[in-house]
Amino acid sequence: MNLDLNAVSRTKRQVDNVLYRTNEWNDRKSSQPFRPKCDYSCFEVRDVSYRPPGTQLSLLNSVSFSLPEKSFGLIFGRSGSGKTTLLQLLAGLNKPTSGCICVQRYGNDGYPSQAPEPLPSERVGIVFQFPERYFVADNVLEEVTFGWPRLKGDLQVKEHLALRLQQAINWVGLNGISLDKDPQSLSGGYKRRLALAVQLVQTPDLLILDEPLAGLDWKARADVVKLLKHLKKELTILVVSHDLKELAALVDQSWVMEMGGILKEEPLPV
Ligand SMILES: Nc1ncnc2c1ncn2[C@@H]1O[C@H](COP(=O)(O)OP(=O)(O)OP(=O)(O)O)[C@@H](O)[C@H]1O
Repeated sequence: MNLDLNAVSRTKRQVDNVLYRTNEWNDRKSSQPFRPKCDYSCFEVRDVSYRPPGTQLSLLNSVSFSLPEKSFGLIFGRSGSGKTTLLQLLAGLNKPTSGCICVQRYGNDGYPSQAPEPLPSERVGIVFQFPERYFVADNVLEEVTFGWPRLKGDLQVKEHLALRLQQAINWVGLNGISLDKDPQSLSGGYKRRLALAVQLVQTPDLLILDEPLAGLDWKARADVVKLLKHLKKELTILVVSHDLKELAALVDQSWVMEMGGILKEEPLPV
């Protein structure tokens, strides 16, 4: 039998995406909004290693880093070094074999002001590489609201959801586009905007993007960079990318992932 491995991997990511978006809503609706009034907090990965179940292969080895809220972090490195694997752990799609992923609050003095809390996956939004391949709906509105409960009655909840929808659409500049439009008929740049709106509508605290510029023409790339610059003012963003020059101006902190899943802090080589 001939197996199309690309198609298998595409299907797996599509299933991941659908499960993630459905679970995301279910988890999010039950979680308490957590907005600490503290000096600042950091998303922290502490000594994380990962070995896929049933294998002896370590894809990540003692990875540690800290990303302060409202900052922009970038991870670069060779293909196959483990960057996507790390993002999947941050989004809660897989669990670390050892180590932890948490949110740490710090006081004025720069020391932890309380015990770290595990990072709930519902506080993380992830935009996969080539997100447009995993769109599931026939129109923009359904794509953004996919996984939302089909409510009868409760007008207040409906109004709240409608407001969030409007905010997300405005945020990514999709307001000129008819919500009836087929997502697949949008231009490359607008498809990426839609993929971002799908995540922003859930108001994540940490937004993760895997190769946000891949496969776009120069105009769409410039468009997405501009959009990320705008989002950076409101959100903590972690990007995996090979497009270092185009993103350099946005980056506050960067790390290189070396083969074997070893992460080191390193300035961008641009
Ligand atoms: N479930 C798995 N079992 C075994 N090996 C895996 C599994 N998932 C990923 N790998 C391998 O782990 C390595 C790291 O993969 P990963 O996709 O994280 O790399 P990457 O740095 O994101 O690469 P790219 O830049 O090409 O996206 C690759 O060699 C990949 O084949």
